[in-house]
Amino acid sequence: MSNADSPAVELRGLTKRFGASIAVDGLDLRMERGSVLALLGPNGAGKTTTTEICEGFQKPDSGAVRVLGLDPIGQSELLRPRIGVMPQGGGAYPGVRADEMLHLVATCAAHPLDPEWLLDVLGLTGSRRTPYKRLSGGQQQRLSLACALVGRPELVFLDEPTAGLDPQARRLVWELVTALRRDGVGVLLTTHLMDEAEALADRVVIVDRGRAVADGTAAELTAAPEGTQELRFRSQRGLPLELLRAALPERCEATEPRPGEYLVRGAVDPQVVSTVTAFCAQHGVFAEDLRVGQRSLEDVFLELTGRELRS
Ligand SMILES: Nc1ncnc2c1ncn2[C@@H]1O[C@H](COP(=O)(O)OP(=O)(O)OP(=O)(O)O)[C@@H](O)[C@H]1O
Repeated sequence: MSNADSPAVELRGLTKRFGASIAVDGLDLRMERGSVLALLGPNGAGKTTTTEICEGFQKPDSGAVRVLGLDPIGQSELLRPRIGVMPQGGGAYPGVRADEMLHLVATCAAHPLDPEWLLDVLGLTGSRRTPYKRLSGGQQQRLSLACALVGRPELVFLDEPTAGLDPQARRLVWELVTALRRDGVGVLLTTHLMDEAEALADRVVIVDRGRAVADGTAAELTAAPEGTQELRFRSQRGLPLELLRAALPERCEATEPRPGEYLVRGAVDPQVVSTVTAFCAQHGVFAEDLRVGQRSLEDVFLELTGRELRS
């Protein structure tokens, strides 16, 4: 396969262990060029390890890795100028000023973007002379993003790019990712935020215990199985669901997946909606946020990866 035709990222059977624990467990993944792919997964699922292997910062134990058709370790000199990396938590020499750092990174690129323009776009002009250690967490995060983009990469790796950002800065990063995609730049991002994955990604891969457990567009992942609908509502915890079940048609199942959150799944029709609201009225409570239709990405995520906190 020629370099120009190869996918942005292709992983086959990727495996990485740290001592006795397995961080990435035979992961297969393919990301097309110019697309935005979100890796979603609980803490410790192996997202950062996978990203770092793609960037050439970690060596896999086994499996095949190609990024823009290149081996990230064996051909790192060819690959590095073509990718942008925003690591989790940033990181820089503490005394370096924001503009110095960005100009320094720009000098390593053959055709960099104008660092001053990037500082402006990312709202950092006012802090340009501030030493890195005195920038706020959100400013450090935005500077780190600027450094990832200044070399005009074809593919950008963003590891939790909006973690710790305020809503305005988060919106700015979303707009930037959308603009990158429009310009044909591929973006592989890891995130814990379902709305971020839903808003930005062409494809979402849910990773759990080092394996891909779901892969598709957000719409595909949230689509209900053929012939079934879902009705969700919030109300007082611990309503007597056995009474609701008795009133519902046979092909509907009622559960309380989280305290105070109710789910009716099956052949949901207007009559079922009426049964649910009548049941709530009998118990003197409202059926709040009642909605019929698709599952949210968070529902799918929790169903696949479980509701228990990982140690
Ligand atoms: N350098 C390392 N040494 C030992 N164990 C590691 C190392 N890096 C990662 N791990 C372990 O590998 C597993 C996967 O970690 P990784 O950071 O890739 O997960 P993640 O999905 O990015 O998690 P988070 O969402 O918390 O950032 C975890 O169990 C972690 O403790």
